[in-house]
Amino acid sequence: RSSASKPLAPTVIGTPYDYIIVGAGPGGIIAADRLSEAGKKVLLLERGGPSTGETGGTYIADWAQGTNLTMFDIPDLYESLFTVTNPWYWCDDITVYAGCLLGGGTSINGGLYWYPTDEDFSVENGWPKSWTNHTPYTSKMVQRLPSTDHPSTDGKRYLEQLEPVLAQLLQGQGYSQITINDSPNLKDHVFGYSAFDFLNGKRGGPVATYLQTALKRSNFAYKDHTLVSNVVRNGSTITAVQTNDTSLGPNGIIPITSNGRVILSAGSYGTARILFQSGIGPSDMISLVEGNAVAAKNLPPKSDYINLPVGMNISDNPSINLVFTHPSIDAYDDWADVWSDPRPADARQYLKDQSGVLAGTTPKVNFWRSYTGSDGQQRYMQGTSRPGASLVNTSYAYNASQTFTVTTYLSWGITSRGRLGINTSLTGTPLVNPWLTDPVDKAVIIQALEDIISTVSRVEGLTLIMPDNTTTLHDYVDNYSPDAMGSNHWVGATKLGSDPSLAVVDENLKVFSTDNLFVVDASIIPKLPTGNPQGTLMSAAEQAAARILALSGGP
Ligand SMILES: Cc1cc2nc3c(=O)[nH]c(=O)nc-3n(C[C@H](O)[C@H](O)[C@H](O)COP(=O)(O)OP(=O)(O)OC[C@H]3O[C@@H](n4cnc5c(N)ncnc54)[C@H](O)[C@@H]3O)c2cc1C
Repeated sequence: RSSASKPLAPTVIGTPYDYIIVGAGPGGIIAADRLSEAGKKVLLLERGGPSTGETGGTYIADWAQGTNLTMFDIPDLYESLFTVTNPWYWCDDITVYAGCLLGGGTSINGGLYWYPTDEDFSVENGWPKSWTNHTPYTSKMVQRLPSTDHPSTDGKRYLEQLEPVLAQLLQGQGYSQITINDSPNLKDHVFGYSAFDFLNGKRGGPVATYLQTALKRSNFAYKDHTLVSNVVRNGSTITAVQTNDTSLGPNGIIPITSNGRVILSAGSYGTARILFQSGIGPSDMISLVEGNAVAAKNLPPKSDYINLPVGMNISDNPSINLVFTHPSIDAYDDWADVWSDPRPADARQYLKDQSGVLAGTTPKVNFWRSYTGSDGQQRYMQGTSRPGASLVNTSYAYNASQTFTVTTYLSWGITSRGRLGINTSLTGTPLVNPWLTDPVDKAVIIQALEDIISTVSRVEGLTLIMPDNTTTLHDYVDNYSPDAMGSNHWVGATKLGSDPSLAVVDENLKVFSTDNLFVVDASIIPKLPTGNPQGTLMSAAEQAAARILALSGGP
């Protein structure tokens, strides 16, 4: 159920804007805040509706009725997002998980938040040299949105039984414990408590921070429930965006000023689709748009099509789960009932002052290690561990109340790539899966899994239950379902670079062969960072806003 919303800010209808930003995820919100701070007249359009209580959201669990704590405020309801019967907040025209509500992915994600490493923004990781000094932008991000590794408002950590178990396991492999975001560049043989972008025991992120400052400005307007299908252009010049809301302008068209700009921040699948529907991208994707009677009418003349590698060379972290049991663990019923019937004492505690178990999502401990593959390429492995296990396939008898899961990802340095695009219904979808297509990536993740389990016997009471001893790790990885291997960390669909045969946007995030169309979202990131991507993305969005403001010719 998507609820009608109260307006968050006055919308100025029918007047041209300096900047129209499409999509209120982390990329769009940060760009909107920084551009409106600079005095530009900014319109932020979002296809979904409100999320957190602060934004007018009303999707509240029965046990939290009478509060304004929605599903998107209470961190621990993260697991329920995947199990409730009417999950209206997922985009219904994208075949992978994507949030279609205010905040985009940051309103429905696990909240894991890593300050970027210098290597994340290195030339080796695909960034132009001019982008590598990320520190001023990362500092701006941290100032607005500091991370926490103890999200409960009483400062205590809850449900941390697996920390001493993992500490014993990993110390046997030469790992040391650190406070992860205190030393972002240390990502080899380290572990620590998971860090989040939560504030005051609630989901925080850009919605609770950057958006709130933007909303206070009279030169900023926000409009939700507004779907942008394409940009309107005159050759290389964008003049307006086409929406589905005819109350916003003739035929739903909203214009920009004569030197105005449009920024696409609709996420990896959303931005690619808008580009295809604007006649920008590979010819096979534009052909699919031509085949759709409604969308075809909005395409520019064929002579204005712009051939760019939109959707090519994408990556996402391949991830493989190991499931263990240990007598000290409370698997928390794998969070099965937190939406409908949470543990009463925990619900009471959370409602009282946003403290306790429910103030955090499920990950508790993270760790990293560097590997060099047989191709000489360095790669990082990230481990994310949580109490509980959603899918256990084992021949062993085990105690389900003592399970925990270690999800093993490959990140920085992976060489596998895929392709994303649309199908004949214009639904966004992976066209070529990007996980472990390069055998060296596969060999490295198998090595990483072998290393993680190499010291199990040294930890008293610890048992690996999945995979069991009827499966080799090699077969386990070989037979792992691609549907379970994805991590929702798509990057690269409109990556930045200097060569339009390999990249879609230039160093200033301007789409090649256009005068005034930009992209600021996860799709500009050329290669995966070391950890979950939102920290790198938010730092990149800070840098993007500064570059766009500095670029001559604009408003
Ligand atoms: C289930 C899940 C868990 C995740 N967990 C983590 C995690 O723990 N840590 C981490 O770092 N990352 C995590 N991620 C990834 C992270 O959330 C994304 O990388 C990030 O949100 C991408 O931001 P974005 O700005 O590119 O796009 P999005 O966050 O996807 O935002 C795009 C916005 O644009 C809107 N939009 C789309 N199309 C249109 C249109 N045509 N017109 C108008 N509006 C439109 C959407 O509704 C949405 O609000 C997770 C992602 C998912 C799906």
